[in-house]
Amino acid sequence: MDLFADDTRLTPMPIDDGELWFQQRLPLDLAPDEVMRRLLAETGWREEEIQVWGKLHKQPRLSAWHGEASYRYSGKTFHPQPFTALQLHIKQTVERVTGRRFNSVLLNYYRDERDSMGFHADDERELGPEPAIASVSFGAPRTFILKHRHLPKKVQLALGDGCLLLMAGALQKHWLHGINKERTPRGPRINLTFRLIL
Ligand SMILES: O=C(O)CCC(=O)C(=O)O
Ligand SMILES: [Fe+2]
Repeated sequence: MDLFADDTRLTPMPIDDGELWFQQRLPLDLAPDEVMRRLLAETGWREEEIQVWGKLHKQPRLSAWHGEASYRYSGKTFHPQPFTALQLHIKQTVERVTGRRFNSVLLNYYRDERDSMGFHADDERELGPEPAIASVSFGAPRTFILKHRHLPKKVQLALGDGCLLLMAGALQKHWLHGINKERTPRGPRINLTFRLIL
C-alpha cells in the first residue's frame, strides 16, 4: 500500500540533460494563502532596474534577496536582507524534503499576468557547476517553461499554490527557463528560489 499521498512526495519528472523534481504541495505549518499574505507584507520588495542594450529598464516584477551571502546578477551586486522567520521555516522544510542545503533566497513577486521573467539559466559561478535550485510558488498558477539550449525541446509545467520544484544536476547547463506574460488575467504570485552560494 502507498503510505503517502502523491502530493506530499517529491517526484522525479522525466527530462533529458538534467534533473527536475516536483512536489504538488510542500508540507508547511501554515496554509499557502497565509504564507502568501505574510510574504507580501514582510518582504522588502524592490522594483529593480536592469540594463538592456545600454538602456535602463524596470524589471517586469518586484524582487528581494534574503539570506547569508551577496549575489552578482546583471553586473550588479545585491546585498542580502536577513532571512525572516517564515523564510527560514520554508527553507528548513525544503531542505528536509530535498536533502539539499541552501543559504540564500531570491523572491519574485508577479503582480499580475503582465509580470514575467525572461529566459535565463541560474548558472552564475558562485552557484557551482551543478547547482540545486529549489523553487517554491504561492498564489496564482503560472506556466514555467524550460527550453533546451541546443535541441528543439520544450517542457511546460503549471506551478500552482504551494508547490515545490527542484532543478538539479546538469539542468542549468543545458536548459533555459522563464515565465511568459499572459493574456488571461492572473492574480498575484510569489516565487522563492532557494540557492546555495558557495
Ligand atoms: O518564478 C519562477 O517560477 C521562476 C523564477 C526563477 O527562475 C528565478 O528566480 O531564477
Ligand atoms: Fe531562474
